[in-house]
Amino acid sequence: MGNAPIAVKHCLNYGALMGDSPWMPWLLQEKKGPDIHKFPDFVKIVEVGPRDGLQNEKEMVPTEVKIQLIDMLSQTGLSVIEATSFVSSKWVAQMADHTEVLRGINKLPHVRYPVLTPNLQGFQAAVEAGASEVAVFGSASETFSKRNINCSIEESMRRFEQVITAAKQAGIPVRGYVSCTLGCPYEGDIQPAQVKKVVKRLLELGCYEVSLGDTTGAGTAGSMAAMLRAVTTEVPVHALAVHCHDTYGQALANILTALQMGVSVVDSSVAGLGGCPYAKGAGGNVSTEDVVYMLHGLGIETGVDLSKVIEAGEFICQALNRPTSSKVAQATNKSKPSLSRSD
Ligand SMILES: CC(C)(COP(=O)([O-])OP(=O)([O-])OC[C@H]1O[C@@H](n2cnc3c(N)ncnc32)[C@H](O)[C@@H]1OP(=O)([O-])[O-])[C@@H](O)C(=O)NCCC(=O)NCCSC(=O)C[C@@](C)(O)CC(=O)[O-]
Repeated sequence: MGNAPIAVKHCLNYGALMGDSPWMPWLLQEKKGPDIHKFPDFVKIVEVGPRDGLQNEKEMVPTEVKIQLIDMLSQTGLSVIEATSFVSSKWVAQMADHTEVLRGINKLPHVRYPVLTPNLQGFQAAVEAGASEVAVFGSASETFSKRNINCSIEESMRRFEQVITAAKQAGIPVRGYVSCTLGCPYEGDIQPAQVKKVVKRLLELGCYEVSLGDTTGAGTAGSMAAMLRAVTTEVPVHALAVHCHDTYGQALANILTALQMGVSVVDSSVAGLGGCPYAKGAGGNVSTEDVVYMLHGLGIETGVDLSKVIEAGEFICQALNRPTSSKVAQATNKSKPSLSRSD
């Protein structure tokens, strides 16, 4: 390849490297390694649109709209819909109507409606409002922890322990989140070993599952694989979920990577709504429509009716007066026959 231009050399090398190997170059380093699984038969989708999707909205979304959105999502076959969060309204004003939302929705028996609770105060308010599942949310980044929940990682663990102890007494399951698993808006790179440490703490405290947040959406298939490889050396993969923001358009690739490494729980947000108030510039979550489309295309069951999720997405986008971020919903709308006068 002596005189070949650099780009061609790169392609030739790449082709030679790929050979009979899997579809991602990073897997080549360990192509017979233990982290390559077959895709799961079933993936549980955790719909986070009504909470993560709406928390960042500048204009207050009317409580009735939030309730109708959740009621529509309840009809789609989703088994988990994160409804709201019991955080301080001084910090996140959009979630101030948490009690009205949780009391107003039509809770179906086969759907769970977890809510975020950063501390015991939030947990108690959530229980009073009828919550039967909660989630605590920590971070792998010290700075993000302080900006998001106003305390260090160590202090957050003490608060979560109080929540989890109270939840155990009340028979309420607790999910955990770890933010900044693939980078922090303030600190930049986060070491996979640090992510592992926080995930382990949450599981030891009693969370039944930990969702790994790519808060900035800057992760890639490569960084997702490296992080998961580190975490799963000490944590069972069935206790993990992935929560990908799509800021850099990498979310589906990152999810596919996680699935191939044995993860079978994926968080997503209808219409791709979302962002975190304490991660400026972060894009929305990966859209539920796009995740469901990809999973069904792989022959993976979700129990979710894609067309009904698209309808719920249309509803909320109309209410917010903005186009959907879901590629699948966009494509579906384009392919609808137009109802012009000549039709
Ligand atoms: C955690 C706190 C409350 C600490 O906030 P603080 O100010 O440090 O709390 P404090 O204990 O010092 O109390 C100060 C005041 O807050 C009140 N307070 C105390 N706790 C509560 C509560 N639970 N609900 C309502 N009020 C509360 C408390 O009563 C008191 O009221 P005052 O006497 O001044 O009137 C605050 O920092 C907060 O609410 N942060 C929430 C931030 C947030 O919601 N961020 C977005 C969610 S995380 C996320 O989106 C990431 C994720 C999960 O999606 C994954 C990913 O993508 O990475």
